[in-house]
Amino acid sequence: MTLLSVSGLAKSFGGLRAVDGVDLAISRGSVHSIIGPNGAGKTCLINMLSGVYRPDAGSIKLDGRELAGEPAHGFAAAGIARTFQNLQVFFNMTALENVMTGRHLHERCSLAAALLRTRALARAEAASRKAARELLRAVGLAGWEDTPADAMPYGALKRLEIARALAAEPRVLLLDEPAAGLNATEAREIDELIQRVAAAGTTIVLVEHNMALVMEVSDHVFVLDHGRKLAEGAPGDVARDPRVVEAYLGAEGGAAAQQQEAEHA
Ligand SMILES: Nc1ncnc2c1ncn2[C@@H]1O[C@H](COP(=O)(O)OP(=O)(O)OP(=O)(O)O)[C@@H](O)[C@H]1O
Repeated sequence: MTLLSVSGLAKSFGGLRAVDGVDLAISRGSVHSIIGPNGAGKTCLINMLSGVYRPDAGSIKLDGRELAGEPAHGFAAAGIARTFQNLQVFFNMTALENVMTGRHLHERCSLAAALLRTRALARAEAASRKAARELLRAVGLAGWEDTPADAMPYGALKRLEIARALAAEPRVLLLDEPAAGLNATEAREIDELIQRVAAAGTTIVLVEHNMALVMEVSDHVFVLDHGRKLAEGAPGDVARDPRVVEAYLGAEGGAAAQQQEAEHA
């Protein structure tokens, strides 16, 4: 059943049509990947799906509710969280504090309670701390709680960003190149993490250049080229599509994807 439904989505910058009439039907609990060459419009699309960019045209419905035109906090409140291609962690905070910032949507605390530092506030903070610890463990960062973010290696920061986004308890998690800059072992860890998050019921929209990762985790792959749909379907079908091989994967990438598929057959 479709959870996130997009139709006719478009965004231009000057004369450039970065996203040009995109339709998406993203099923509840699925991993829906968006791939395409550099400059295809993937990040622009994610920016519209998270309210960072306002679309020029089109509709973005989450469970039937129209979100297009709402600000980013409206998308967040509706249940769409995201990570960024360039890390957006707070480097002057610890890992735990970073994750706690992601929980603010779920914290109910009046200004009076905050000023008076009531017991209710203390309870809310303790609950938030506990949930953040559990999330750090879930993304493989147990033991890093009190480490300042600026002392963490890049691979750990990528997972920290995912933990912070998950702290908002989103219905849809948008991941913009979660494996960028990671080595093969770290990329496999992200692969397993994505599969665990999806298995727990969070719908995932993944933008990623690492084709091995995309082929492994995706239920559905959408190929964007020059802002438009080039192809979409099951990972194996997309990897075999000659238009995709030519525009994006290249002969080498197509062969790798097909080998991957054969190994999992
Ligand atoms: N804020 C902006 N102002 C002007 N042009 C933009 C803006 N954002 C994106 N673009 C342009 O829109 C096009 C699509 O960019 P986008 O970053 O979405 O591509 P992409 O598919 O994510 O590429 P990559 O894989 O390299 O990250 C590019 O030509 C880019 O220069």
